[in-house]
Amino acid sequence: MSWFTRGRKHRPADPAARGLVRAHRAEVRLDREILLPETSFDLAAGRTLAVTGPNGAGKTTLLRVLAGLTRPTAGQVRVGGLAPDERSAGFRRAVAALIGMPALARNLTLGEHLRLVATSWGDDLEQAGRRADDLLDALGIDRLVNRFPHELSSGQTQLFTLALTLVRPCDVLLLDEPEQRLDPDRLDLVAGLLERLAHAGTTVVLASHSARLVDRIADDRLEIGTAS
Ligand SMILES: Nc1ncnc2c1ncn2[C@@H]1O[C@H](COP(=O)(O)OP(=O)(O)OP(=O)(O)O)[C@@H](O)[C@H]1O
Repeated sequence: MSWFTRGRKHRPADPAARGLVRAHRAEVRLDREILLPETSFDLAAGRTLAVTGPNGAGKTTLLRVLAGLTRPTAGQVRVGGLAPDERSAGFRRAVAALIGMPALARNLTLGEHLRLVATSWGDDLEQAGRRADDLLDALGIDRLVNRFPHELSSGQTQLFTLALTLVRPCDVLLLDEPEQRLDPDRLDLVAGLLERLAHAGTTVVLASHSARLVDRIADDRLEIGTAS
């Protein structure tokens, strides 16, 4: 069993099970501004959906809606049958998201951040330490375990925030442009990790401008319309 499934239950991929993540005519408007044009999709458990489209098309807004950070002003969204709601413990348990920069503590090292999050989701200290080490290793930043967040390059920060998102269990993973600031080798490491998560049953929705990443990992694609 590999690091990301060890000791955790994951929903097995079932191509016949439709609709773990669904949007039906979901839209976000703010006054006259359209942040997300009307969008519908139906993503089965264990599949990876790549959301593409030009700058300003609404990709981040769609992820924010799925994460419960923004309410759709029209239409309906369901994740595991639940309306996205950050205040719901069941929803928080099901969904992990990396949308923008997460809050980081200046006085905690990378290893301490990862162990803190892993233990907060049920690992004991030994499991949390192993999981943190394995993740940092898989992302090629294991030698940075004792650094502080402000001592990282921008690409290293991107890898670390991915690790921080992946160190907790989830059924659904939402990622906004995980390729940002990564060189081709590190992008391949991230693609490999996401493939392994998908094979273990995690459902992934990612917004991306990287054809390399999308071609490698996407089962399904959703193109959001042209920016206004
Ligand atoms: N808080 C806000 N108030 C008003 N308009 C907003 C707000 N946030 C986003 N928008 C607008 O909503 C639209 C969609 O933005 P969004 O960030 O979802 O696009 P995106 O597809 O993720 O773009 P990019 O590829 O540049 O990251 C854009 O036109 C943006 O200017």
